[in-house]
Amino acid sequence: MFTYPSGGGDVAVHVYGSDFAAAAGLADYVAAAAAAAVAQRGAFTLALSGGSMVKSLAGLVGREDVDFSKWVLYVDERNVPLSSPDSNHAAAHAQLLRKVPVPASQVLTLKEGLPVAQAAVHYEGQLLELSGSVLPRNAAGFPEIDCVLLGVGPDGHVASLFPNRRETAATEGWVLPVSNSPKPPPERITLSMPVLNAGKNVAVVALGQGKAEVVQRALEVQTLPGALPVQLVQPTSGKLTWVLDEASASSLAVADWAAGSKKFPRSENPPKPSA
Ligand SMILES: O=C1O[C@H](COP(=O)(O)O)[C@@H](O)[C@H](O)[C@H]1O
Repeated sequence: MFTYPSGGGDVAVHVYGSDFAAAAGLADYVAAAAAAAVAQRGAFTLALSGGSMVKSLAGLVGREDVDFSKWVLYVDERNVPLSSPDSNHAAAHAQLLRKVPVPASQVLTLKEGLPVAQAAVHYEGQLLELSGSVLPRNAAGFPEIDCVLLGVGPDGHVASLFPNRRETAATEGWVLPVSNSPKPPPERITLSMPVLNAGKNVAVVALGQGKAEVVQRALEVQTLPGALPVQLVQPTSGKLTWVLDEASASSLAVADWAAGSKKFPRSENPPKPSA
């Protein structure tokens, strides 16, 4: 593990030797956040994005030290039927939810068939209903989700907050509608940046060579605000962690810092794969 400075404070960056090791590390990270939240409030709230990130959730399957019955989940959504191959909810279900005992009633689900603005209002309503002990709010009134797991697109988008878009700069609202998304499908609903940043444990998960360029730009290049939405992920009082593998970290200057050996400063105690 090493740290990078960022606008909002230091970022803890973990570089794992494989996607398998990264999934195990991510599972430990989520399990620790869940245990702390359940001990404190009897509930654990988790926000998931979609795309390739959900594959990294595999390490959670079969964890007997995790009380999945206390989980409440939100999924970054594309406004498509839940049966669509584009549905992030379907992907989360296939990779994790059908394999762990999270009660279906505790997975907030997009209401199918609504215009995107109404779908966002409906989804936000589900979050608002949980306000209180399950979902406390911060001083600014935003929900403090225990753990926010974000992928990042090659253009730097997180959740469905794309570069140089009004939604990305929004300072109000919990769940926002997105129309004309630059990446298909065009209609989505997304947690807002203030909600992502109200998270207690926020992780950006980027694995594989295809993410190397955006990882390098995000961590080492100063861009204009909004040009690379992932750079706006700066938790207000929570902790920010990046989960990388050697391929996605391969363009970082830190690769050279390791005495030119191209060896990465990995986690000192790499987590063991779960059974
Ligand atoms: O469309 C989306 O893409 C991003 C990144 O996906 P990836 O497949 O390039 O890793 C994802 O994080 C986001 O939640 C999703 O809606």
